[in-house]
Amino acid sequence: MNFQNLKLFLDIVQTKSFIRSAEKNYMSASTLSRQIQRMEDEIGQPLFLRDNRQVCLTDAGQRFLVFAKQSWENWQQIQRDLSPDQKELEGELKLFCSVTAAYSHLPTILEKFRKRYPKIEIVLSTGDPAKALHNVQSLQADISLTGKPETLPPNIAFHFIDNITLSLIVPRIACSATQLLQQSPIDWQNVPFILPVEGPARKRIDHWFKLQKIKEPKIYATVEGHEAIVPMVAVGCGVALLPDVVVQHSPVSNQISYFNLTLPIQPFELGICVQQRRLQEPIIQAFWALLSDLN
Ligand SMILES: CC(=O)[C@](C)(O)C(=O)O
Repeated sequence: MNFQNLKLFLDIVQTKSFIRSAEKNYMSASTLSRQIQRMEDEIGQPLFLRDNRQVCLTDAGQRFLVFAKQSWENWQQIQRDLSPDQKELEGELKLFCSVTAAYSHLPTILEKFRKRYPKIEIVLSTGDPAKALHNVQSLQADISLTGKPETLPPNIAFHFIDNITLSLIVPRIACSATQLLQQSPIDWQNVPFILPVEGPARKRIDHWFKLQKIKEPKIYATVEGHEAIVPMVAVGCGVALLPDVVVQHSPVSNQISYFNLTLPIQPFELGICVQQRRLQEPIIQAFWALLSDLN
């Protein structure tokens, strides 16, 4: 057993996918599978239950996970302690994300980073997540949290952190939108929608309109970012398809209802992006290395 194998095991647990872990480690899925097979042979028991769609830990895998996490952290710590050029990193890191991500996904990442690099100043700005990639490209941000676009620009490195599911939210109060949704069949063409201007969520919504055969949706308004859409739904302006995480963190989440969709809306991947060439810069490199330890 070597530390690199422990890391591969931890990556699979984190991404819940052999394919994604293989991509992340620049190897083929079959090579990764063989490495895990060898670990399982050494341990004498399977670590994962595999089927075509998902990867689950066995009981032995669960126990091994505790050991693997601890050993990997100890290994990282001793490497840092024994490193001859153990100068503490200093400087500034400009981060950009949505207001929601600043509540939901950023804190765990920043907590670890701050602990390890207390002298690096984090300069955080928040806004429309659709602008995240642009902000990294234009150097307004060093690093952004962003939904993965369908095609990632070749100069951008992307680290997956979570799958973002979306739901249809509707007002709780009686209004024209809720009336329309009570009819059967629903006349989707006339239901007023509040939409994000652009970005991965908007792409999923447009795709859903196509699947639902809504040629020209009735658009009440298009809005920058996602957060402001929730109160607009709450006061009865219309309905919206939004990332669940945005709704959960909204102060008016108790004033909206979820509406079950026959055709579900496709999730998108949330991750961290940075310009590939900037991964050589010490602070960015440190941030990136820490991401792969987040389990
Ligand atoms: C894209 C993104 O940052 C979120 C968390 O999904 C959002 O704010 O919508």
